[in-house]
Amino acid sequence: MQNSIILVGLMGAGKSTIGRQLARKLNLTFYDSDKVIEERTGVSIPTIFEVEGEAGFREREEQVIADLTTLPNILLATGGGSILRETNRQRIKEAGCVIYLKASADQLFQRIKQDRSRPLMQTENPLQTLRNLLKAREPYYLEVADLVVPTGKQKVNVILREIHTKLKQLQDVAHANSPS
Ligand SMILES: Nc1ncnc2c1ncn2[C@@H]1O[C@H](COP(=O)(O)OP(=O)(O)OP(=O)(O)O)[C@@H](O)[C@H]1O
Ligand SMILES: O=C(O)C1=C[C@@H](O)[C@@H](O)[C@H](O)C1
Ligand SMILES: [Mg+2]
Repeated sequence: MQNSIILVGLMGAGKSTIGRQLARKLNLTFYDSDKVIEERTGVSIPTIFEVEGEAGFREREEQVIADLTTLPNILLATGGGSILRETNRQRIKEAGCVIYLKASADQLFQRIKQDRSRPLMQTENPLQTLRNLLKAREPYYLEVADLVVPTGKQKVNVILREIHTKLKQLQDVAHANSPS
């Protein structure tokens, strides 16, 4: 569905926080793929990782992304690793305007270091883990993105305004290029 907005980015980039508020502002229905996975299974993401491993989680994530990307007029906050699968990237790109919320590993670490709900961060050196994940995944975030918005330093309100302005500019360009 071409009229949806999809947020991608690493853990802590603000996909869930920004997504919920942006959806309200743009009158889109908000979905968070991580939350949908938890609702469908009835257990938390750490429990899914514990029982089924990351591979099991990724299978569930692919199914949820496939289902949600068929819905019209939604704002989808995706899980940080959803772009790892080519099928997900394809579906995400086809669903609408993709926004990469970008921040450095150090900025992300400051935000999520106290939170134990992210299984991939339960390592001896979570900052280094984040650096490695960012290096491995950024090419995919950039591959799918129509817009890149820095979120590491700005407050949520400022980020929301910036996204709004950039979306308007994209719309204006699309109108200017469409045959009248
Ligand atoms: N612009 C911001 N400035 C300061 N703190 C922020 C900002 N955006 C989000 N946060 C905080 O950072 C934490 C992570 O944000 P959030 O859960 O929205 O990230 P996420 O991208 O959805 O992560 P995940 O991929 O793990 O679901 C939250 O505690 C949130 O309040
Ligand atoms: O970056 C990741 O791979 C993940 C991010 C979270 O949104 C969850 O989807 C899960 O914790 C895995
Ligand atoms: Mg989230």
